[in-house]
Amino acid sequence: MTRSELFSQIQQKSSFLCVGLDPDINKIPTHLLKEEDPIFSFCQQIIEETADFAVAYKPNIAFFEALGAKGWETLAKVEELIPEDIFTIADAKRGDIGNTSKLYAKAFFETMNFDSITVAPYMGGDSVSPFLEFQDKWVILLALTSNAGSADFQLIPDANEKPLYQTVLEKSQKWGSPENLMYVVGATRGELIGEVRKAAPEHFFLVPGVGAQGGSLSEVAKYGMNSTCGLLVNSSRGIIYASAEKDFAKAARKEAQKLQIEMTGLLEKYL
Ligand SMILES: O=c1ccn([C@@H]2O[C@H](COP(=O)(O)O)[C@@H](O)[C@H]2O)c(=O)[nH]1
Repeated sequence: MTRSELFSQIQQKSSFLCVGLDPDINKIPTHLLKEEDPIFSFCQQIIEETADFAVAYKPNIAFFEALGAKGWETLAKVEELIPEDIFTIADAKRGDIGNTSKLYAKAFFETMNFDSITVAPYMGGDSVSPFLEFQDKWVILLALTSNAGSADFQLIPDANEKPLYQTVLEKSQKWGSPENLMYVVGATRGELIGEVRKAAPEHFFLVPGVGAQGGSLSEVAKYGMNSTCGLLVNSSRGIIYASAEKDFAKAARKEAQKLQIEMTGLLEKYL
């Protein structure tokens, strides 16, 4: 999916919501456990009920690979189920020496057909570029993450006397363009999102951390929105675990709709 197609989805749905699929076998409603593939049934019902409000889905690979070979099969089925016009993100946080990165990219872009993958920048340009060589696919590079530990490295000034995340933003813009490179920027980072926006005015940001991690959607929009929205705001647990009962999918729909309504207001205010 191209950047303009993504923006057009955002305009059509009046939403920049990414629904995070983090299906934990110990947290899904117990009535699903008797199904042949409980995790698939869970994701299927969540997708059916939230697709009206979502412009992206982000399966977190850990929740699938923890289940072994069956989990990988489930992930492939879930990816195929996501409607064609909705952007897909493999939240895999990969990155390795070039020939290995190439096969990670093949796994998620060819063997499966994800639109994008999250990548860690720590190993540098040659670990990221194999992902960027795939046509019509996206790298979503970790820049300023939502967890407390992001302060351990990302906020520390480096030899350029800038916080490391700023150097990541600066250097990586030479590797890709706003047409194939996005950044992960945590919603928990408040006005620092404005600093990231200054450093990367045109790129889309994938923003996790609203909902369960307490980040503010209105702050994210205030500091992060650009002229093509430039934001995909993710909520996982806040949506998919809104209820642990048989009504879980309807409850997820309600939470997704709440966020979409708030997003409509923010798009009207800032776009
Ligand atoms: O900085 C980051 C990068 C990735 N994540 C992932 O996003 C979701 C957030 O889940 P919530 O339940 O909405 O908190 C999850 O898959 C994380 O692994 C992140 O939180 N922060």
